[in-house]
Amino acid sequence: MSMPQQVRLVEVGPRDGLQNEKQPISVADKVRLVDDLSAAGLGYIEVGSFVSPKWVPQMAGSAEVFAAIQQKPGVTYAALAPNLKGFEGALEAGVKEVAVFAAASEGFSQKNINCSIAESLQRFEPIMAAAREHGVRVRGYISCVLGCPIDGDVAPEQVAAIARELLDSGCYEVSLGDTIGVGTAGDTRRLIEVVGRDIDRSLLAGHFHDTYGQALANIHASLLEGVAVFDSSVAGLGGCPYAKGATGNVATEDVLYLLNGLGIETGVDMAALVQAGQHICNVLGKVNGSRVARALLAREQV
Ligand SMILES: CC(C)(COP(=O)([O-])OP(=O)([O-])OC[C@H]1O[C@@H](n2cnc3c(N)ncnc32)[C@H](O)[C@@H]1OP(=O)([O-])[O-])[C@@H](O)C(=O)NCCC(=O)NCCSC(=O)C[C@@](C)(O)CC(=O)[O-]
Repeated sequence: MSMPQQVRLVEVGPRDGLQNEKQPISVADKVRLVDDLSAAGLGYIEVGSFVSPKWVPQMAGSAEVFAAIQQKPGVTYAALAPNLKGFEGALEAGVKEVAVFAAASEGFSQKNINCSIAESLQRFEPIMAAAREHGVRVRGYISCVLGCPIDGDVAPEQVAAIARELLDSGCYEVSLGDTIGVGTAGDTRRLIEVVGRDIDRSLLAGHFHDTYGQALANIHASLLEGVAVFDSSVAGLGGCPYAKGATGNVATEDVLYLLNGLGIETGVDMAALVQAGQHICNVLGKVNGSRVARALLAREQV
């Protein structure tokens, strides 16, 4: 398997990152972040979620964010939709791409979306039908592919079966989420090998949280297995409300540094990306979670 020459980065900071922040974040600050990220050259930005505000209060203003961002041609601005109500909200806000999200473990499925895995897949069916009718593309997520904070170990065969169902139902791509960041490079290669038996690897994406500091190693392992799409979060924003101590996604700046070093094309400008991440960290009063950003800022190289 040869390494991909090009990688698509899916920026999830405004959604996966900010959804976990406790303090209120204004619509203006969210809009600034999204616009900074598109200006840095990211071609895919997950802007928000159309989920229950009781479950995830931070995403409540997603329609307002969509209305205010400057949509650049060629950039995909996506949102999460857990059910038909969420899809309709997204459609009303003019969203052209949504993501549905399932879990590989029953425990996480119940905690995150209050239903079993089978029920969640049924719940997505009307979304897929409505999406087809309205020309909206749908991406699929699977959480806990390398371990669950509630159920523990997860079998790769279980992940493969759910990925197959999501693709068969009409998702164009499935993002494999190591929600609690427990996976190692060895686990990651085994997972892709099993999922990839029946599914073309060009239909898979990697979504690695960095809780155990393994995310970059797991991305490298995925690249070696031919995966060419990775989700990441600027400044490493994020966490997981259902997993104590879980940190955010791997930082986009760190992934970009890895890919630049491998000579892999992304179209993203490092200096502009670092500035975008540092600005939102200043707004949140947080230490920047990207080691690359911290190093470059300390050396005044951006
Ligand atoms: C799925 C539900 C709605 C089920 O939640 P439920 O309580 O079972 O839903 P329900 O259908 O019984 O409705 C309850 C209330 O929610 C409302 N409601 C119902 N749906 C919506 C909607 N779409 N938008 C707005 N409101 C909604 C509905 O109208 C009702 O309002 P009430 O009558 O009580 O006033 C809930 O569990 C939920 O919203 N969960 C979202 C959880 C979430 O967003 N998690 C984070 C994203 S996933 C993630 O981060 C993982 C990922 C993707 O990054 C990959 C990885 O790292 O693993």
